[in-house]
Amino acid sequence: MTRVIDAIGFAAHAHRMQRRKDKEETPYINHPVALVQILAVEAGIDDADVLCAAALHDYLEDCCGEQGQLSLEAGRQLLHERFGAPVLALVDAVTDDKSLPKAERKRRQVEHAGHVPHGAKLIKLADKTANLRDLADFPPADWPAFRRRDYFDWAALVITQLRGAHPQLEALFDQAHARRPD
Ligand SMILES: Nc1nc2c(ncn2[C@@H]2O[C@H](COP(=O)(O)OP(=O)(O)O)[C@@H](OP(=O)(O)OP(=O)(O)O)[C@H]2O)c(=O)[nH]1
Repeated sequence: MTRVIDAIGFAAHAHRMQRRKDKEETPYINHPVALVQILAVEAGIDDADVLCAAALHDYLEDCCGEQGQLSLEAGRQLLHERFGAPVLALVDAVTDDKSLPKAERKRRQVEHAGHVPHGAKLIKLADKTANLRDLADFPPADWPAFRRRDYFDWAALVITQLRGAHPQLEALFDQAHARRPD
């Protein structure tokens, strides 16, 4: 439990200047915390490596590799030193290559989802569930219905690749997906 709290604190500091895309620009850290809550509270998962990696899942993607940030390699090294190799492996497995065009990143998520380690599948399930809930309840101001529908459809495609990984999390995803905009 101490490690998970440490990971949440680390992520809170790393994401402290970042905001979500909803119109109130809520703090970004709410999203990693939502993943930990879905996994631990709603799905009863108590694997500390998975919970730590969920808290840290956007660290490399959003807090490293740009000007004024640690390099990707330095960020990976920091995660390794502080949280260990299994946590780094899970974060790596859910990190997109931001140097690729968006369409290619989205395509690769679909292609890779079925082949990542089990813990990474759990994090993906929680990530997509949290994003669909946010899109239904607090959509980005500039996302018309078709863009929200596209995200729902793409998220469903990703999750189709890893079905069977965790039926309880899949049921939570399905409940969130049932709110796809008309
Ligand atoms: N629903 C929602 N998403 C938000 C919000 N703020 C930031 N995001 C992030 O935006 C991405 C979805 O927006 P897109 O337009 O599809 O992708 P983009 O950010 O790469 O352009 C998701 O990350 P991703 O890495 O592209 O996809 P994913 O792997 O996290 O699903 C999601 O985590 C918000 O308020 N609501």
